[in-house]
Amino acid sequence: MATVHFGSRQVRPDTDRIWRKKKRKENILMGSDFKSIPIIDIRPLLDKCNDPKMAEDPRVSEVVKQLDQACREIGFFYVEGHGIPDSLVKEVRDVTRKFFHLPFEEKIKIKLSPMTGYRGYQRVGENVTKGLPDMHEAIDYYREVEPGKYGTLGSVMEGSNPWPDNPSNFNQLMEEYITLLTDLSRIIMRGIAVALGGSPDTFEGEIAGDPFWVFRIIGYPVSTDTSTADIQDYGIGCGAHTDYGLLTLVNQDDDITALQVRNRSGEWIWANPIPGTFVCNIGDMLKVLSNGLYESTLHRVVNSPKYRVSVPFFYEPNFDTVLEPLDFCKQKTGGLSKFEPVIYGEHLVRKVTTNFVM
Ligand SMILES: N=C(N)NCCCC[C@H](N)C(=O)O
Ligand SMILES: O=C(O)CCC(=O)C(=O)O
Ligand SMILES: [Fe+2]
Repeated sequence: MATVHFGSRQVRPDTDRIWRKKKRKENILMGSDFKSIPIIDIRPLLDKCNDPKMAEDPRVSEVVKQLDQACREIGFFYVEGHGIPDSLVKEVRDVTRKFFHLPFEEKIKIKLSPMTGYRGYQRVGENVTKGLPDMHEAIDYYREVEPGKYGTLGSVMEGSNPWPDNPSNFNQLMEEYITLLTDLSRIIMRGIAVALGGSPDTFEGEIAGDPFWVFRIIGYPVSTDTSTADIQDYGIGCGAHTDYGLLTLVNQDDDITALQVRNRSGEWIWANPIPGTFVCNIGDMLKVLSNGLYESTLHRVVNSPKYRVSVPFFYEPNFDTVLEPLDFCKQKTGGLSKFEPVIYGEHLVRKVTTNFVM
């Protein structure tokens, strides 16, 4: 087998071939044969985000054009000029590393269980993707759901977030971060709304005016065998999956290459860390709303010889709204709905209740 150099933009030749064959057979065409992921400077969008005429601004329309192309062809892009201080972004990773360094008895104090609405700590191998255990430990947080808020639809997700006492600033730091990323996501979604041809507030009100969110704090252990440079030996930190909601913003360690994105030919393209940026990707609900114009792209994480932390924030629609392809998106895609209506909360509960072996 050909050697693959870790950290480069190359692909795994074996899986690559299998995927291509499978996709030819199924005749599924998704995304494009992208080889890299673009960086989009969203500063103009931040500057004009609350201006109802933002779409007419030439600097904003340049950003919108880039968002449209990235979302149609890749489903992934990096954002820079996002306004979140680098020091905060880094501190979130530092505090995460500190938590995962604690003894197991300390971490298990905030154990995830159905009692907490699936919030809390999960050990390596407890999360499963397509039937295989993922080689990561994590803490899952969700927007809190008070008892009865969404009736039976939301009962599985009822619960409050278990914050650890140690590191002592963990809770306050993460809540501040969640607040800022919720706001940033709303702004990027305004750009995406215009990119799709809608008005900036398309994803507010009924669709995501009261957005749900998911926050994962992840640690990927050092893989056992680091004697060869072949990525086959490093194990899968998170199996191939798509994200569930509207938009994901990933804060990843800036010195480890681990996240991979699948292109149309089935090649795995590295999303190398780029300091000062978030990796953004489209979730399943935006695929439905856009009637498939934008793809929720498959991605996975490969482990490495170094312990890696990554902290994705998932910006989601309202928990209980019925979502279906938007009319103006249907018009751009042949007029017919390609997806049945879905309730985001049902999609999430289906995932959450099958994601764990405990
Ligand atoms: N909230 C999100 N998107 N979480 C992504 C986790 C992906 C792995 C999970 N076991 C799965 O199979 O979906
Ligand atoms: O670890 C990463 O960089 C991404 C993790 C991921 O894709 C997820 O949790 O959904
Ligand atoms: Fe993901």
